[in-house]
Amino acid sequence: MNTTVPSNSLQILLRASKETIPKARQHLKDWKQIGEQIPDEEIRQQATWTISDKTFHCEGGSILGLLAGDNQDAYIKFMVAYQSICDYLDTLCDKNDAHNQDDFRSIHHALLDSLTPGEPFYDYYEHRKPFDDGGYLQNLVTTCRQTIETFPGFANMQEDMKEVAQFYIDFQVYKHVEKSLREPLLMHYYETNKHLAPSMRWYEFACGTASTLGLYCLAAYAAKSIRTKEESKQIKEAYFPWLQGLHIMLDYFIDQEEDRAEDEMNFTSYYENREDLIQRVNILDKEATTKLKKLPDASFHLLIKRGLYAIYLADSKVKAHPQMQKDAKALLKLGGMPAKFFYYNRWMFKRKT
Ligand SMILES: CC(C)=CCC/C(C)=C/CC/C(C)=C/CC/C(C)=C/CC/C(C)=C/CC/C(C)=C/COP(=O)(O)OP(=O)(O)O
Repeated sequence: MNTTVPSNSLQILLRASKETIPKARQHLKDWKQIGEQIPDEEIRQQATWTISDKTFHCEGGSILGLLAGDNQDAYIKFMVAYQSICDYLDTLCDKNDAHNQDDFRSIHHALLDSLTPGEPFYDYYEHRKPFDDGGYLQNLVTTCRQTIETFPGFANMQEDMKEVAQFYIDFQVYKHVEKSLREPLLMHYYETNKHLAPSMRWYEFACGTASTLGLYCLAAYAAKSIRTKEESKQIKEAYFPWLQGLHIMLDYFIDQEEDRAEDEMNFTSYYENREDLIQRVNILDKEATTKLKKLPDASFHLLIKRGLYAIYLADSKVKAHPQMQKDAKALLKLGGMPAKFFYYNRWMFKRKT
């Protein structure tokens, strides 16, 4: 296996298409088969639908496996299981009308369990009427634990991984509560964490907590070799919250029309106007760039950032709206030539383009 970290777009494209994406798809296929055995019909449908609908998350996350040296396979196994937990739980939250914060917190405890091998399993469904998932969620958690505990760098990176996981969990809880509480909770969330990024806006910080990219970058480096706590902190702070903020703002950018029609919260709607949006995304980009440049394998990380523009802005929802198309063109410029290169070669992703 080629264990060098690619430093140009063509290498990333070739190795993602030949190495990492096929591996991620195979794991997803296996999890779908396991999901099909879930006894409870509604949960079975939600789990299997999620795997098919969110394939892109694992395909994209697998590309970070190019940082994992000869431990790429174990990284991808961990990442697919972890992302499948995130996506499955997001579906459970979306489909739940009770908006019970305690329930959202309990089910998401699975993410913390995934990062703490050896601890007893939490009772994830404690706030739900009893149902049988056939051990599906615990099975995903166990796979995460069994892989991550073998990573040489895990011991020194575990605390940072748990910290970014906790930020993601808090976001999921606040984002799915009763509508009238979402804004105040997310604003307060920013106020209590403002010291981490004083020049961010509250809705940009919310996006900064909602991505799993930082965790995957930490996991990939942990898979490769022993790391110091200082290295771990530097990696975490390069991805969280700025690059992650850019990532999820792009995700919300493409969903804006759909969310408007369905009266769903969309973080792009808080910008004053289109110019403000483009200017602020530029700032998120610049802050992320400054931090990514200081990392080992800087050119790889910068290409991941550029790839995000390409993959999100290629979504078919963008083409359907002339104004969005115009804004997307302006945003794609921020990704430069590599973003355009990825954009025209995006066919290998299972995204609706
Ligand atoms: C190979 C080629 C052609 C190009 C490579 C280019 C490249 C380098 C691309 C980068 C790919 C990459 C790293 C993608 C990231 C994938 C990833 C990890 C996605 C997960 C993102 C995530 C956690 C999304 C969830 C966002 C979230 C919390 C939404 C909130 O949900 P909600 O508001 O309920 O909305 P939904 O209805 O959407 O659930």
